[in-house]
Amino acid sequence: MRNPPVNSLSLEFLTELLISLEKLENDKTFHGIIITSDCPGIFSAGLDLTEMCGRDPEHYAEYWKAVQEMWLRFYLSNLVVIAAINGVSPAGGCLLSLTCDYRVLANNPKYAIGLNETLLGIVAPFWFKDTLVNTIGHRSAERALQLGLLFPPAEALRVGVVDQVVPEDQVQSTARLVMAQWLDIPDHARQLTKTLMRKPTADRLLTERDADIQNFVRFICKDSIQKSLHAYLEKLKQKKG
Ligand SMILES: CCCCCCC/C=C/C(=O)SCCNC(=O)CCNC(=O)[C@H](O)C(C)(C)COP(=O)(O)OP(=O)(O)OC[C@H]1O[C@@H](n2cnc3c(N)ncnc32)[C@H](O)[C@@H]1OP(=O)(O)O
Repeated sequence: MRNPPVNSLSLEFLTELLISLEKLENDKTFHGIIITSDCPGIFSAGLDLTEMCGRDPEHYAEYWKAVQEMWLRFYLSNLVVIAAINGVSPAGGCLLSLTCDYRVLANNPKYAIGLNETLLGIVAPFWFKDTLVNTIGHRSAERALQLGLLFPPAEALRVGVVDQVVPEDQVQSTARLVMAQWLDIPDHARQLTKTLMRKPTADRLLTERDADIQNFVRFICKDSIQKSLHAYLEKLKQKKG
């Protein structure tokens, strides 16, 4: 991913990601992809806050549809998808990595990962929650979501948000090694098993997709939510000095 400075998931960047995924899926010589970041120290800062602030309802609806599409397409991809997490990964950045089949995180205490939405005064939707529950179990997910926990590497491994923590200079090579193991499995059997495991979760969003968009638009248009997001963005900008 290369969307400097922080790989935020803007509408344009999400669209590019989806086009890239589609191209790779349509090219039958590809069987797996590794998602990693070209922005030093940052895997992805998550959803682009500027897409959710000070825009009109039509824009919010278009943006949320693209976020849903990203989740659905990566979560259900027939390819083996591995996240080589080489930086901090809050909220939507964590969600993207949770859609993958395997997560390798660089062992750097700054590289926290988690669904921290509550810290921004917003609520992770049910499909974010379901993805986390499927990964780390109900009790750990409940605690992580309510407290908006961002896990440093050792904690992320302990709770199961990531599958492996390795020295920073070994993230890419480890991801390639893991990819080789996954590609050794007969593809049709692996793909059908992935679908078996994930389809019920994806189906819930597919059946409630429009309602979920309307719910997002209603929520994000609230004055109190806009104020919280503006304040959060300002805090990020002022951090610099
Ligand atoms: C029913 C309703 C449901 C609603 C659900 C909504 C679900 C939301 C999911 C999300 O993903 S919300 C986004 C959550 N993300 C974060 O909380 C991360 C915020 N960013 C940071 O903590 C830091 O930027 C960083 C990633 C740790 C990097 O720190 P660093 O010091 O390296 O850079 P900064 O100076 O902070 O940032 C540079 C530049 O980028 C802007 N920026 C950062 N994050 C975002 C973002 N997510 N979206 C848009 N822009 C972002 C930041 O403001 C700086 O901008 P400038 O000052 O350079 O203009």
